[in-house]
Amino acid sequence: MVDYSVHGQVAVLEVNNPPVNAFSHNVRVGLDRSIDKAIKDTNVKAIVICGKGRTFPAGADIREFDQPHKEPSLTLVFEKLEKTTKPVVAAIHGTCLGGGLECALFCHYRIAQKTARVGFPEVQIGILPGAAGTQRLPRLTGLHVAMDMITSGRHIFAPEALKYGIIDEMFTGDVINAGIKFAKSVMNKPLEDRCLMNKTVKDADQADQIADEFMSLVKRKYKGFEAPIDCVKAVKASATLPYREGLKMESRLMQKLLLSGQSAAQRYAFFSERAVSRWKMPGGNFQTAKPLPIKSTAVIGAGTMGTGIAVCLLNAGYQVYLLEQNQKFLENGVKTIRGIIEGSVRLGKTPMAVAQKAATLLKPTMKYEDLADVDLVIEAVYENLSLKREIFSKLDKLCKPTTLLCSNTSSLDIDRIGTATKRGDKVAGMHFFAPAYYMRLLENIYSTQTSPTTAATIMDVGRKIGKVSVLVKSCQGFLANRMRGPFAVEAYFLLEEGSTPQEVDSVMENLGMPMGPFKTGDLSGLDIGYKIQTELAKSKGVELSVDSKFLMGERISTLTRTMYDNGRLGRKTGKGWYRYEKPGGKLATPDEEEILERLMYSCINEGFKILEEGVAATPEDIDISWIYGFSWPKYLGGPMYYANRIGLDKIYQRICYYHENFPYSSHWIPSRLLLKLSENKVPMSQWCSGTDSKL
Ligand SMILES: CCCCCCC/C=C/C(=O)SCCNC(=O)CCNC(=O)[C@H](O)C(C)(C)COP(=O)(O)OP(=O)(O)OC[C@H]1O[C@@H](n2cnc3c(N)ncnc32)[C@H](O)[C@@H]1OP(=O)(O)O
Repeated sequence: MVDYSVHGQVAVLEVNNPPVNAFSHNVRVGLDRSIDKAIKDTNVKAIVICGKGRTFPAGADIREFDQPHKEPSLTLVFEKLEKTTKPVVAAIHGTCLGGGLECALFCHYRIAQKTARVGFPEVQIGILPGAAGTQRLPRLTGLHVAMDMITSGRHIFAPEALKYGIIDEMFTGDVINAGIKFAKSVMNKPLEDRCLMNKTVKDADQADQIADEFMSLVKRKYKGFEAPIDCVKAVKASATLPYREGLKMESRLMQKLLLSGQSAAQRYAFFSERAVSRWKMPGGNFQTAKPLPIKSTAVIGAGTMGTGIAVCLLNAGYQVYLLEQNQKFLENGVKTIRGIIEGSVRLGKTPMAVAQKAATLLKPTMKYEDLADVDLVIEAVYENLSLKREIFSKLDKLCKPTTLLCSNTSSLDIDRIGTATKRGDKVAGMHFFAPAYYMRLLENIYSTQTSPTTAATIMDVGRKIGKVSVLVKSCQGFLANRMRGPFAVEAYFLLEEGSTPQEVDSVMENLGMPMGPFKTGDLSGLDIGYKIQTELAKSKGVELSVDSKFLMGERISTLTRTMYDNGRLGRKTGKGWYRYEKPGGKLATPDEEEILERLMYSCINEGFKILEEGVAATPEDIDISWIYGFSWPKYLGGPMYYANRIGLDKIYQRICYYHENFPYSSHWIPSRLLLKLSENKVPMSQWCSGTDSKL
């Protein structure tokens, strides 16, 4: 578990526990013995710790967290490193994470390969760096950097680690040689100043302010998660408590988190994310099927999904032909792609070099013939089976025989798409989630014809573009949307039964989901649900009407169609269940303007009809009835007065607009009196019984 060797006066302790050299119980025992041995050996004047194979230890062995703890603990072993009078050097390559980084922080020196990464990802499995990491990192970097790294769990590359003082030097080439060389150079130097426990936190005087800043950040960004909050508390303790007291605090919080249901669930998610890559399907699995090489790709359709998919492929270095049927759509698509990539560069998420390369890899086109030689096509047009079949049949005829043809459909049967071609074995679904460049999931779908090689290839592409890919068999809605179906439908039924979108969304958001079903619907586009419903009906030979409440005996919601008919398609039209600041906007607010207009202008229209018919003699009669009958606020003067303040011409125009959109509601038929007054710009003084001074 730990290979021990002596090179001249330097002992090298090489952790050997593939695949990631995790600190399992056996490794802890092995390391403990090796440290004792090196300390006792009088010929040894310095010690190097490193990892064998691909990496420096990537942390404690997470699989052991569910088992009873066995001594020695990591902290107990690591403390021996700091206490020894022989300099200890951590020679880092690969990923030095969690307990691995804690080990390095107990060493007197740290050197790292330029490509190495360091970090404390514990927060992502619901715990904190519990082997003194929360107390030692701030003593090196200060509170701000430590808070950021520990609460986010992000990995940083060696150059950034060097900037923060986490490592002392970068090296290239062989790890052991570099470690030995460095160890020799520090062999006789004093060590007191190299022991972190003796140091103070440099920005300790700002502890309250920094902790408050991070506390509000993590509460907002990681709403519902316990670990980030405890990370802030523990890191703050490094500045406010003596070292040993800080350790006790860290240990208390760690024990609490370890026992919490959240950590167990997050650890389950960690292993599940890896388990899904071990896919299987009839006739093959991840071990037996080999992926085909993919270099060039094509995306058909430059809408929201198509452009998002293109961004994923471009960022991963694939050539992408982006095909649209008209020049304007194509230009808009290219603009969107550039915008997404530039935005990502600005946020520091995409390196400039990647963005520059992506620009050269994008090939916008309107000609199907340009796709003849690509290795993979992903079709992302709207959900219409006939259209998709037509496209696949065309692609089948013109693409080279080895090209894989995939659809980004979110629900249509892959078998029925595949039968439009003579290469059903090379047809599959690649269902991205909106926004495709951001959401991690990729649902890969095989039909009864899809070959394991095709499955292996799309799973491989998924991995290379940074997605978590799940392989599923084709069925109505596949996995995600099939399960999401009842969720979305029940949300609509709740509305029909009296709930509001905000109420429903907030219940799910309070549970921890970043968005409730209505905000999500607005993001994906409400036309999708409508088209799925229509396609489903069509496939069953049923014609749906505006007031259909059942499909094949199943309750359906009329709201799907209502939203579609009213052009409320979500963010892309600037309005859906919520109002957005502009088409494509992100800021969801209840559509107050429309609510107010529809409630008030319909009444005002009725008021003018009441005046027109002489039911009431004056607007004052109407306004007083509202003030005393319906508690209308006096400061608004009554609905007719309010109408006049807004302007009768505006009111009239909006009433005409709603009349056009809701022709079956007679209360929207515009009042003739209102038309006359607004056309002639008659001041209220002339159509009420009072005087100008009243106005
Ligand atoms: C009970 C008291 C304990 C006190 C502990 C004290 C404080 C210390 C805490 C910790 O150190 S917690 C662990 C912190 N480290 C991590 O969270 C790292 C997690 N791993 C990764 O991020 C990645 O695996 C990697 C290291 C970046 C490598 O990524 P890569 O994509 O190359 O490989 P993977 O497919 O992810 O992993 C390969 C294989 O290894 C398993 N594995 C990875 N890390 C661990 C680990 N820390 N413990 C156990 N197993 C680990 C991973 O699950 C894969 O195996 P399979 O699941 O595919 O069988």
